[in-house]
Amino acid sequence: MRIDVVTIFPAYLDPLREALLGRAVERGLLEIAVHDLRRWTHDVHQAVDDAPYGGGPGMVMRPQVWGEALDEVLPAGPQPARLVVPTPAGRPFTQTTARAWADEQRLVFACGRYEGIDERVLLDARARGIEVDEVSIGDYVLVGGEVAVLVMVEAVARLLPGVLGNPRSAAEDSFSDGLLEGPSYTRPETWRELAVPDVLRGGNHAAIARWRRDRALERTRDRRPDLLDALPPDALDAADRAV
Ligand SMILES: Nc1cc(-c2ccc3ccn(Cc4ccc(CN5CCCC5)cc4)c3c2)n[nH]1
Repeated sequence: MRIDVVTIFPAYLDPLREALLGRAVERGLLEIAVHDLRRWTHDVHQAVDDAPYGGGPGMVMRPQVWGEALDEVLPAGPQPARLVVPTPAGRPFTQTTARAWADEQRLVFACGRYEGIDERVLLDARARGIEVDEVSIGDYVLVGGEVAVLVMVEAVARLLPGVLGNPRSAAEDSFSDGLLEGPSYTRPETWRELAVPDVLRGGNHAAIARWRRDRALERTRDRRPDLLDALPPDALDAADRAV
């Protein structure tokens, strides 16, 4: 997978060169290119924003600069790419989105700043046959799209073959069975007078599986009842419903 990111703050994407993702790039499991949007300005001030038509707070990012940038970074043509535009007004980005994008050959992320990007940039991309996804990573307002791109690239990249040392981890993600994962423990058996639950130290794998599912159901009911409501009717068996 090749990932391109266009931004006026390229350094914001430096964390993608670190740790697990950095190693995955070094190993050629994915390619990440970050582009400074100001490369496509032609004025001495390298202006990328202007006042909003119709008034309102803040500034809007100019279509000309984004148009030239995306013409170069996201050529319409044989190799389809998906243009992802983070925005507070987007559709929710979820694990389902991450899994779907993990199958793409190319992802191009357009990081807005100010109050966002002139709508015509997205209209023009769609008119050129490019898939454009406007996505939100949560119901809170950031200052720009860069942090949202870090979140989404990490969520997608960890699903790519070979990126995670232990592929079972991605397969057993939270939400993979529709529930939140329960508590985890490691050595020592007792720490500050707090003991690891006995069942986890025994060898009864059926009992351990049952205990873990019970903790996951309890936690999901407590923190995310919406996830329980979204489960298919046959997802919970009698033992589950007794929790
Ligand atoms: N999940 C999530 C994603 C973001 C996000 C993503 C990209 C950008 C680019 C600029 N901003 C700042 C921003 C944008 C829109 C408004 C709302 N204004 C009200 C009137 C016109 C617009 C305020 C502030 C972003 C924010 N935030 N949260």
